Amino acid sequence: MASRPIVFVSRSLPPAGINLLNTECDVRVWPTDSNITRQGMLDGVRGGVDAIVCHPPDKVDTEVLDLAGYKLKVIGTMSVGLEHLDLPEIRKRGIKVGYTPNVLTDATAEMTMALLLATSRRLQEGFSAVHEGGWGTWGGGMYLCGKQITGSVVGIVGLGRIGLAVAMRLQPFGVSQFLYSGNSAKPWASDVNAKFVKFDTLLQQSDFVIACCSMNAQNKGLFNKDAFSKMKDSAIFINTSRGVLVNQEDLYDALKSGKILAAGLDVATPEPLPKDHPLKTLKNCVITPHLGSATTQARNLMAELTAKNVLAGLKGEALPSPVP
Ligand SMILES: O=C(O)[C@H](O)CO
Repeated sequence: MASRPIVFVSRSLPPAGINLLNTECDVRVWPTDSNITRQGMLDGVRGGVDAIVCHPPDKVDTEVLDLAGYKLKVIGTMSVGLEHLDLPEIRKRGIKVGYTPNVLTDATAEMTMALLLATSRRLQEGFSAVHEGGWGTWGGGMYLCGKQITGSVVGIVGLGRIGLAVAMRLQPFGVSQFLYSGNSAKPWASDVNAKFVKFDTLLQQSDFVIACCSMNAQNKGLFNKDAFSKMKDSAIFINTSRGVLVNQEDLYDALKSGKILAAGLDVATPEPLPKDHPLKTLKNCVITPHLGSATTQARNLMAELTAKNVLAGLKGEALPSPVP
């Protein structure tokens, strides 16, 4: 009987994925839910594997590929982000790569909405007033007053799948205008009547600035002192994309000094953010632990699609969701 292919999985995988892989493969899984160590990654593939399942930030680079050996046919990342993969090197070796766009769009858009509402309606301050004391009253009519979405200008940096899904969810709130910036105008912008503008114009005119773009070599630290200085003092900044888009020292200064009103971050650098990180001391900064795709539905769909990508790659078939 031919031996079953070996798959190394660099973090615990939801049941929909692991069960599927187990039907046809011998699966080795990094045993904890914490980020895999570099040594864990190297040891996991050492001796040769037929497939790797991973997730950012688990790096798959030359060293990992060399240890995985000539049998490696396919890499399935359970993410839409690809920054952990050395794609040119992987391609050079003829290894197929699958990823999981689309299935996490709704979940990530919902998370963006959650942060938008949590920051605009000051929920963090409200929760702590309820639980830790200080539950105020009417307070001259202005106790814990927030900022309304209705009538606002919303700027979306990166009107891709997730950006569009956010705009569609915001439309019924009565947003007065959507602006977006990016590399090029998008035909689907007309679905939400969004106007393509320069990044600076978006910063200057938006009441809410939402980062939905994927990370690339050009946009590291895009949201820096210069960018925050162009925003309205009443602006709220939301990031559900990647922490590296933001210069966190500059964001801290902008929030602390009142240069912008508030921020909602689902991503940070590093993750997890250290216990004593200055951003955690700010009541106008709501931080969640990278929960964008964290719904049971999305995670199971991501795991299942990843497993299907891997199984197809092992059989030499076209992947259901190949990296373009
Ligand atoms: O890249 C992604 O898919 C998300 O960040 C998943 O967690």
